[in-house]
Amino acid sequence: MSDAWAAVERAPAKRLTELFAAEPDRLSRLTVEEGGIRFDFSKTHLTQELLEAFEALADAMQFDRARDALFAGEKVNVTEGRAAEHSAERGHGTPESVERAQAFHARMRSLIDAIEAGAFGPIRHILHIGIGGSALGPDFLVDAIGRDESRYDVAVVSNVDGAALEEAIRRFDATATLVVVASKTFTTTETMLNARSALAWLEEHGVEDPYGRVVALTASPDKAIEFGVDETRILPFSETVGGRYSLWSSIGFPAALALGWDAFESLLEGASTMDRHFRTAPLRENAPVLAAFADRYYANVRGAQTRAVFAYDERLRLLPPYLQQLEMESNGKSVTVGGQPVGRASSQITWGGVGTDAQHAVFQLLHQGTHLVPVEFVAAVEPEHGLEFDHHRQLLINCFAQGAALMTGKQADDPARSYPGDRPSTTILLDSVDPRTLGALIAFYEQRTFANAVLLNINAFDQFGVELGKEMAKAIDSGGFEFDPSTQALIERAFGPAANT
Ligand SMILES: O=P(O)(O)OC[C@H]1O[C@H](O)[C@H](O)[C@@H](O)[C@@H]1O
Repeated sequence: MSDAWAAVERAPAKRLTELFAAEPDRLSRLTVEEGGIRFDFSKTHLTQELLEAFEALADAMQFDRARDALFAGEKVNVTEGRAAEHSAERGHGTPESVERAQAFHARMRSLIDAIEAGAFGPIRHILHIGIGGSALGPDFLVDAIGRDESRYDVAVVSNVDGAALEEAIRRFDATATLVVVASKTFTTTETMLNARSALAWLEEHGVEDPYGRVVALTASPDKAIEFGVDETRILPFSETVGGRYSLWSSIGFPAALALGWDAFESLLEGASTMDRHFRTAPLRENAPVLAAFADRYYANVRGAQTRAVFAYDERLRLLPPYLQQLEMESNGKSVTVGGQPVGRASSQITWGGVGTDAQHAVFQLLHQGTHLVPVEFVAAVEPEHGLEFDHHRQLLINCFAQGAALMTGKQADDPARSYPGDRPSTTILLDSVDPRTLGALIAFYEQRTFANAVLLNINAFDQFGVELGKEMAKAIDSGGFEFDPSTQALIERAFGPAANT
């Protein structure tokens, strides 16, 4: 394995412009078209030698075996003794896991039909309460494709800060609101507190049976029943679907409700297309794998600590926060599957924003700063808005210009006006932002995250790193625990001297 990494590290480095000049077929070799998306990796430093070295590394890491294990429902999440079966939601998994996912989807669909038929009265507002994987996916989907066509006004509330819930309920009519409580575990403090406050709000505003207005999305139905939700309004999903991989399951309920069942099915079909591609395409023609090769090259050979994702489309503005959880919670680990130190950088820090806004704010550093930041541009050929003039053309022109400028650079006599160039970028160009294409895009990111984990030999499916903070919060909440002087002083300053004794 270390020999395979050594070969990756040894591969000669050339400037991007030299690579284009030397390889006439570079663009076609490093461009993948799949699921209505063009993935252009040609402006990365991937060369023939590097691809060969990475293929050898993938071999050494038993990539094929690991990928088969994922889809075969093996317990790839070793620390929790669980499979990772999010792909089964879109038809790729064991017959049992696919059947189970379909049964849960059917249940979801019947509840949507009932809501549409008026079983809950005239519902206009959906108050979706959840956090992390139980919020970021639904929020992203509804924001991306529910702009014009949403049949309900959806608010996603995650933060425990009461200001978040207050903002949503201020504009909602309680008598026309359905409260959706999304939590895989149904124990998450923020979500439970927000759910209780939402119930109190319904009651205060004349809803006679507030619990009758609650739908629960969870892998722990018993906990939802304990909370007071009727079994008929619980939409379960499998324990083997991880939180940050769960938008395909009943966690996608607000999106399916707002966009319609056909749209939700198209989303799953788009993801299925990408799964098939990931399972069958040769590694050097495989979009998630090529992306992972580039990720590992920049993180582990060139020392890039971050990667930046810019959505050149307002509809995709929630993509960067969605990816932050997917990538950093999955691969921000220090130990291998076997519990040994990883020995090299694991997940990059994912950050980003929206183009063109970001050009006028952070791109200075990308063009002339001292950090190497591989950039990813995500754009769509078709606009959604109906404005005249040149909006969409200008948007895309800017996106393409930035990639070219980062790569080419420009020399000037004045060093302050020089651009070193040779700065890598990937361009992901969608035909349009529709459910099917978005499904393929999100599945691409999931499988890329998994491919990175295999190359690093880490478990992408646990997240113990988030637990200690929760424990400490409980200790502060219950009192009687002596913290360090700094923390103790903050507690006393906020809650008074007796608060934590
Ligand atoms: O869905 P829940 O059980 O409420 O969990 C919500 C979120 O909180 C946890 O702390 C994890 O970091 C996330 O992976 C998870 O998505």
